[in-house]
Amino acid sequence: MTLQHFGWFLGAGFGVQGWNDPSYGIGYDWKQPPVYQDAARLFEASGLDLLIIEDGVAVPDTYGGTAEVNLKNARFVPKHDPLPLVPYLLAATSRIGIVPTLSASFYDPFTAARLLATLQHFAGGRLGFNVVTSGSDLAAQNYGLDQQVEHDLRYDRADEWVDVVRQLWRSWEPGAVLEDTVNGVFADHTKVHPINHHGRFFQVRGPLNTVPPTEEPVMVQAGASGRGQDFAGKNSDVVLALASTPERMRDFRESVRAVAAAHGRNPDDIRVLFVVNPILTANAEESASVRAHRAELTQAAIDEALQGVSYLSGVDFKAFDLDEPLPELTTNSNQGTLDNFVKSAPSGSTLRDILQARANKDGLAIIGTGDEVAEHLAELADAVGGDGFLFTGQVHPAHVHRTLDPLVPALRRRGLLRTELGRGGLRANLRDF
Ligand SMILES: Cc1cc2nc3c(=O)[nH]c(=O)nc-3n(C[C@H](O)[C@H](O)[C@H](O)COP(=O)(O)O)c2cc1C
Repeated sequence: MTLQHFGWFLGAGFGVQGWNDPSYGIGYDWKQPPVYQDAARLFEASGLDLLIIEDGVAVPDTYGGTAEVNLKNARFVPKHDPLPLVPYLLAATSRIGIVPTLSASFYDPFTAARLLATLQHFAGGRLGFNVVTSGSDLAAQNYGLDQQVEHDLRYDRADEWVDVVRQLWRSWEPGAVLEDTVNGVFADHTKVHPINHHGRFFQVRGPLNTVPPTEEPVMVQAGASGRGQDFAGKNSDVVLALASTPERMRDFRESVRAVAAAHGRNPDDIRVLFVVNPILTANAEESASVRAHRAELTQAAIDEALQGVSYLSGVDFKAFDLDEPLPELTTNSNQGTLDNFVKSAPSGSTLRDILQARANKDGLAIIGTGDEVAEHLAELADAVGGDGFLFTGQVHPAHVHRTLDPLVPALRRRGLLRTELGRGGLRANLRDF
């Protein structure tokens, strides 16, 4: 059995964690760092390579044209900015990679390069950054636009954004900093260069006004459409993905690796990590009852599913009759997310068919005892022949313990999960195997 890389994708972002789960008890405040620090310590002790913190910059009101379902159930909102959390997580840990999300559409590249350079110095090489292009018009309207820039153009812009960020990180040559106290020379000015970037989208003079870190932060990305995969394959160290079958996982990974090779990269430098949702139970009886509960298409379950896909795709799914075939849909928002949803059932299916197919298949859920979930992951790893997985879920300690306490030893017994993280930083850990 080959070792896999594991991480945790915090899909609720720096936001509400299990606010109405009765088993959570009291005493944890999602608005403060300790809940995330506790989780990060546990992830590190468990041998997870990285913790990725999702982000989004709007209060969704796509579903039915109102924010009611989102605010009532705390879905995608409220959410703090993930970047100020990073130093707290770094201070609480010493080996795990910390990966905040930031938007190439709304951060200008100089600000991003400087912020990430600063944080990477704090991180000692453990920083990553999840680059998103923020598909939502609602987000764009918070930044002075009437609507979001066209899908592929967003990625063209993001390509240039990444290029500028990296140029700025390279604007100080190695050896530029002398700190020569004898001759009174801090830095050799001949080794610090303006980048004078005049591109299609950005004009940036440079150089960066701080010392770039020796190890550039690890770039993470989750583009799923053709253009998104091209961006990810060209630029990313880690690609995040959702896929519902081993075949789709294998195909996606092959496709991203082929793009990377076409851009002259070594595909083995990329790690493609698939999101899975382990739901740990005590025995077969509990698993059966969890499955039965999840397969029920209650109004609450319908709202839950549709508010999510409505926001992420920018298409109001409340506008469709549940029992009519769904029309052809396209979006300027997250095309890949919309395609994934619609293709959950054969073409011509009704919305109810799609929801039922997803509920029956349980989406990304892997339900069972520690040994059963680990065995499932081992089979998946074999079938995909890939790099690893990201667990998703809230980071309330009750949930993290419930998930990892039985799962970690079961994964280790199968030789899937490392016993210790190295101290060389996130990129080094990702390249250990
Ligand atoms: C695992 C995963 C995590 C993602 N995290 C974020 C996020 O934090 N913020 C965000 O705006 N988009 C996020 N996305 C959306 C992607 O960046 C991307 O827009 C989406 O997968 C659709 O692909 P496309 O843009 O190529 O159509 C995520 C997607 C996936 C699959």
